[in-house]
Amino acid sequence: MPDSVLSTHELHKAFGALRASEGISIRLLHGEIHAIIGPNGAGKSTLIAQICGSLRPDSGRVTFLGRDVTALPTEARARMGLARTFQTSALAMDQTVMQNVLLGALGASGRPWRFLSRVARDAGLRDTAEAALLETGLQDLARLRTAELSHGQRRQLEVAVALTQAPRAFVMDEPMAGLGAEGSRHLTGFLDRLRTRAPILLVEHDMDAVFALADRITVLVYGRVIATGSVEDIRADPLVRDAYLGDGA
Ligand SMILES: Nc1ncnc2c1ncn2[C@@H]1O[C@H](COP(=O)(O)OP(=O)(O)OP(=O)(O)O)[C@@H](O)[C@H]1O
Repeated sequence: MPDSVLSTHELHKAFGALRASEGISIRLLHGEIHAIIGPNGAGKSTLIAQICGSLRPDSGRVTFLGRDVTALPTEARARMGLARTFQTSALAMDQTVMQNVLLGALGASGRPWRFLSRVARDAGLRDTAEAALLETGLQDLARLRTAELSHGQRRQLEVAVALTQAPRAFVMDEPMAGLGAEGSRHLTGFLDRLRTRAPILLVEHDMDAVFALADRITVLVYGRVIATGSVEDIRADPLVRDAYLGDGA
């Protein structure tokens, strides 16, 4: 069995009588994009929250890089390299693209907070920031104010900030939300290239993006995993077609 970077083992979480996670076990493997799909209310956000540490499971475990992280807070998991993006934008809109990435690099360095003007003169932080901008193709936009970026470019910038923090796995919450068809296509190409950097657990409603990107797909319905498999397996699965995809998939 291949080593997983991130896994959940029999996660259970209830809100009163509502069982939002019922024994969820999933694995994110090296080099893969693993999509989590399912209808509204299926429990995708609840699962992600337990993986990232903002919600404690009632029972079950989360392991990351071979370590049981179930009891660790969000920040500790982030410091280990669990990069959550696109939940709510953490970008400073009035700062430039470069300043946002520099702030990310400063945060990751563990050095004390300093004025941005001094951060910008720190050669080590600048190198880290420039490498992240180059890797995400944003180097020519470095001096733009973040508010001037398109929605898709902001998503790329969030990834650039995450790259300054040596990510070992990405957890992405609906990256395509709010993007038009062209923006979604562009971001799909971008995420496709990103998988070589760190594996991606992707929660997404845009099925074109999921089918284009996913190595494996897990389908959640009413808090349960009803199927896990390749794009072909999932598209052909009668249970999944019935519960979520319909006959047009
Ligand atoms: N804090 C909470 N308190 C009570 N019920 C909750 C809470 N969070 C989620 N739920 C319920 O748990 C179920 C799963 O919700 P969740 O948001 O995880 O689904 P989802 O698959 O992410 O949905 P969507 O696709 O609409 O984002 C839903 O019935 C939701 O109403």
